[in-house]
Amino acid sequence: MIIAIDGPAASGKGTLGKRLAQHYGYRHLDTGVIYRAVAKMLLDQGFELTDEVRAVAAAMALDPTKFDHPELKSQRIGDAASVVSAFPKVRDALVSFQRQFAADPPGAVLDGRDIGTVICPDADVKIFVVADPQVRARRRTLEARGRGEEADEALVLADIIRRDERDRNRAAAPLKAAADAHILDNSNLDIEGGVRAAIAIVEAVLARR
Ligand SMILES: Nc1ncnc2c1ncn2[C@@H]1O[C@H](COP(=O)(O)OP(=O)(O)OP(=O)(O)O)[C@@H](O)[C@H]1O
Ligand SMILES: Nc1ccn([C@@H]2O[C@H](COP(=O)(O)O)[C@@H](O)[C@H]2O)c(=O)n1
Repeated sequence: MIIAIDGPAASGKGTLGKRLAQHYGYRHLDTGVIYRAVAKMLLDQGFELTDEVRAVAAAMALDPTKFDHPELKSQRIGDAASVVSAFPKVRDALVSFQRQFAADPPGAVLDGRDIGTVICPDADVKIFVVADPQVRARRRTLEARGRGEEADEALVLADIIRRDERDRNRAAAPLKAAADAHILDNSNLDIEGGVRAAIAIVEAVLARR
């Protein structure tokens, strides 16, 4: 079984993806990390984020053993990722890695922006997670402060809005809900409530089979 989770920045996709994977005994891939890793590679090598040729080369040299680098979580790298992810050739270079991950048994949960629309259009269950931008900014700010980082909530909100706009308006695989996705608004839910709502969606889909 493949569960596809998409949604805007900091909507809780990764948290939900991890919990659903634990619940069903599946593997989980946070695909945002892939684009973050490509952006970090480019910046580390001193290249411009607008250098498409270097960005494609970085995507082709992707090293999944580096996906847990703490710097990948930073706002700077998240913003950079949304620049390089707009290049269609960068996205093309990353498709087979994601599809292979999705296909391996026993099942997989992938979260990102284009999982239900492009990477796994035949996913068994598609969930599009949303939350009010202010709520997302608040959560992300608390998360950063919890790591001991300084975070200005207004700047975090501006970053989220800028990134969502870029992701929604790019030509290649823009952020959008698949026609057959279930919308889950977790603005007024805590993590446990969001997980329960998502499991209810998955179970309802399975029961209809
Ligand atoms: N329902 C919820 N209630 C409260 N906090 C939540 C909820 N869901 C997620 N969070 C918190 O919000 C923050 C963002 O969640 P998460 O990292 O899962 O979002 P994301 O959509 O994967 O982000 P990104 O777009 O950066 O990949 C985290 O601190 C997480 O613990
Ligand atoms: N399937 C995806 C996943 C991510 N992106 C881009 O990467 C940026 C960072 O993603 P996070 O989920 O870690 O916030 C994001 O803003 C997108 O530009 C993508 O294009 N497709």
